[in-house]
Amino acid sequence: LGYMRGFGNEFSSEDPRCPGSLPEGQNSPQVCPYGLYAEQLSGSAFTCPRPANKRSWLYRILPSVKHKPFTLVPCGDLTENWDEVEPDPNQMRWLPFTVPKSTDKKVDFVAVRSSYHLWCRKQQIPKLVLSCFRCFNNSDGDFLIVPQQGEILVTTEFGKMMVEPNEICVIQQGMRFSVDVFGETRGYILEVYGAHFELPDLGPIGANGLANPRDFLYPVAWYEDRKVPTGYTVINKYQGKLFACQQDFSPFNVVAWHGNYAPYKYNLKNFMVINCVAFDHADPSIFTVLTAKSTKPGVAVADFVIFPPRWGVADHTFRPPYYHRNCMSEFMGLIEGHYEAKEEGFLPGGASLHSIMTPHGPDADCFEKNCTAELQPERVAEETMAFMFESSFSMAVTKWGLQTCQKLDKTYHQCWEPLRSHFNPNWKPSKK
Ligand SMILES: O=C(O)Cc1cc(O)ccc1O
Ligand SMILES: [Fe+2]
Repeated sequence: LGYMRGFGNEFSSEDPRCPGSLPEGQNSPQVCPYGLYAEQLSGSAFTCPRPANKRSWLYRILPSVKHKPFTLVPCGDLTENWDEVEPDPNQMRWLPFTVPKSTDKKVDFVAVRSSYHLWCRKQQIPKLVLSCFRCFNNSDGDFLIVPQQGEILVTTEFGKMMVEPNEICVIQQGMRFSVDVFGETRGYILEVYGAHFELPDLGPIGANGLANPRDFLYPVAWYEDRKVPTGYTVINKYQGKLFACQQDFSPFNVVAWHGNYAPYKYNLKNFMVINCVAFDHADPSIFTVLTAKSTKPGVAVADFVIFPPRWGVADHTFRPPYYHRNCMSEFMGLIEGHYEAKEEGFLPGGASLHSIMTPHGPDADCFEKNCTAELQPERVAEETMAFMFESSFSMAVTKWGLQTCQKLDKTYHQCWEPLRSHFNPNWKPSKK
């Protein structure tokens, strides 16, 4: 698959089968090349200042408006009712989520919460071939998708992207897409409302570093001129509920597009890691890949943060994460390997949630080891990729997350129980 590069660029793309399909010099010619329809997809208010203004023009075989009415469809475990269970400020950890057997009924999205979804899917089996004629769009917000096991082929109105574990992709509000899997597949989805992801500001870091803009890859135009007399289903998540409508053609009928509102992917291995090179533990904001800013300066609706392989070199320092309580919610997942603060129990495909002001930090084992460890330069998180969805919002966990999934690790709090007091009232500073 071909891609175009550069975060937030103004792209232009034509399916090579139709050279000249992008109108020149204007967006809405009286008649578009190849007899296409022009359709604008707005990702920001028309009047947003230029740096925040997002829209794309799609030149398609039929416009999206040609469809039968939307009707409400069952939402399964997806919920928009945040009061279905009592709030719970405990530290939470989930064992790896089960991938359904191919004999189980098909599962598309399994939600633990609107903002943090987990999905597990098995390869589509031939008898479900009808389900191939289904696509999804989210009218409520943007999805940041983190595959953990199995690659996914994401077909969108803008073209196709293959996304593997250790890559992420972002599908923004309103963009139609479908996902093909090739075996057991599992991952995490962060959904944000009212903001799009941006690269974080770099401040004194300078003009380069962290996730570099040129490493963000955008799909090239690809269309299918496919009639589907049996009906193509468009599923629309709208105000937290799922609605479906039928149309008799493929929605992936965009022959050419231009604009700065498009889905993209990013390989986490391209992240230019910054870390402490003298002493103390830097806050994990240094590992921010993407941020969805709130209107309060410096406060994110959600940050996507990774803990990539790197060198740990800090002198006279307790190197793992510090104990802390945070005014932000911290949801963590593990793509592969081991997380430094918890060698045991936090597993690839599992998750943890440390809610607003819920105390957390290294388990007892990690603490004991690291206060006596000889401090050599060492590789941290080799062959590991943990990540965090950090949000200024307080999270409600759904009934599915607390009960139905049966993955909540009731023993989690025990990892801190062996922590013992080392307090010595007669302690004297050692003579240098
Ligand atoms: O809680 C966690 O494991 C995430 C985290 C990591 C870190 O290095 C510092 C703070 C923090 O919240
Ligand atoms: Fe934390």
